[in-house]
Amino acid sequence: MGMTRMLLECSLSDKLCVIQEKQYEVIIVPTFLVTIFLILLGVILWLFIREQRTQQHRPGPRDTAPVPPSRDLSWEAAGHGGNVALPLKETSVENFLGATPALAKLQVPREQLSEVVEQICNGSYGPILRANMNTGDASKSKSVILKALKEPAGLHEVQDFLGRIQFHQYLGKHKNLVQLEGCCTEKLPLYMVLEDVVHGDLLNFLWTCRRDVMTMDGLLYDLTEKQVYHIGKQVLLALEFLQDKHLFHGDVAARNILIQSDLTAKLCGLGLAYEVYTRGAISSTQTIPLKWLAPERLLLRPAGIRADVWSFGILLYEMVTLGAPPYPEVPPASILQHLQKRKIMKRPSSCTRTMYGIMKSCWRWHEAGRPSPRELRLRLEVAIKTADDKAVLQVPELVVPELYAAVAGIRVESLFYNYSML
Ligand SMILES: Nc1ncnc2c1ncn2[C@@H]1O[C@H](COP(=O)(O)OP(=O)(O)OP(=O)(O)O)[C@@H](O)[C@H]1O
Repeated sequence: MGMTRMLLECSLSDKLCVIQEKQYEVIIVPTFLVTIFLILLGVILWLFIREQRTQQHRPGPRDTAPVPPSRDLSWEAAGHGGNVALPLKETSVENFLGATPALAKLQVPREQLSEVVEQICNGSYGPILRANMNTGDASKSKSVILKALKEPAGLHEVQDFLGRIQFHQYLGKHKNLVQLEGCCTEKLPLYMVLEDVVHGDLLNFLWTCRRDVMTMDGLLYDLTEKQVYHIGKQVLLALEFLQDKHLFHGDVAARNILIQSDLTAKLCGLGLAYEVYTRGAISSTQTIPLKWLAPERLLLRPAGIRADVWSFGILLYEMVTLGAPPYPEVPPASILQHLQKRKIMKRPSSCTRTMYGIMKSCWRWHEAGRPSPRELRLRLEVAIKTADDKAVLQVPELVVPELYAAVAGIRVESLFYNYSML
């Protein structure tokens, strides 16, 4: 309107008026174009950011609407878990599961896993369950441990879980490692089937040895010096086995050793060994209780089997004190400064000089100064010959798990204890 009025009001001889009119053209047209450009840029940017966000929230490359999982086995029946939806297209997972024929030989028919007896704890992948496995003959039904992959799971979690099963397969059988019995991975939900080491972990066993219990379910809750060496030797055999495969365990501790009634010890908690297998090292994001770690681990330097040897020294201390927390006078966060002053634990009153000598060799600051698992085992075999197999180790104080957890620097939930003060 303003422009038209101006054109009407302008005479051709009025130069100033014509220039003014041109100035309007010069200002309005570019302003209009710039505005359009900015709006377009804004729209493009908004679309780009929206796409980025969608990708961040996508658990796998083929994410779609939730599909309820098929569930042949139900741990809700045992009072745990919830009926959760799976964020992956069932077909995408099934395509993926179908593409892992390496596990075909390990498949256990789901109908054989009839009954979940209890949920033991929540492990790193999901619920750890005790179930009965039918072997065709009713009299031959046996108890097994199922490690389930928690749901909902992303594709990379599924891959990792299957990789973990293949890792067990790669390791093969060893008397002192928890044995893989098979798996259910042809469809969701996924299970790793392990042998059941019914008496549970060594830490709870040690704590129970403090009580007046003599035997429970065929297990004698008494420990002698000789038996400490006997358990230690088996752990070292497992470490030698891992070392032969250029691996190490990364979390050797009484809580990661399972015990049978004949005192056969089996190393479990192979999560870090799997990391070493897949990545060649332990990622620093894993939270391992600091008081078990060798200085090179605390300093986040490359570590190997001799860091396990350091932890093995702590394990000997745990056994001989019937499950006392290491360095009781040192706050967990100050352990590195403590070790940097070249301080190690004093000899516990229940520990012979021979055993303390072995512990001290494990706690040499430099890895190269520490014995290998094999050298240690040979020392233990010599020590066993003269070890006391009569005197039962005794500690009168009972353990309060919450207090233990605070002093040891462990989350109390990760102790999975079935120990009671009564
Ligand atoms: N084969 C088994 N027999 C009996 N109990 C078991 C068995 N495997 C695991 N458990 C119980 O579950 C607990 C946790 O086991 P474990 O450390 O192997 O699992 P996780 O937390 O998934 O760790 P990781 O990923 O390192 O293997 C053990 O301390 C033990 O109480």
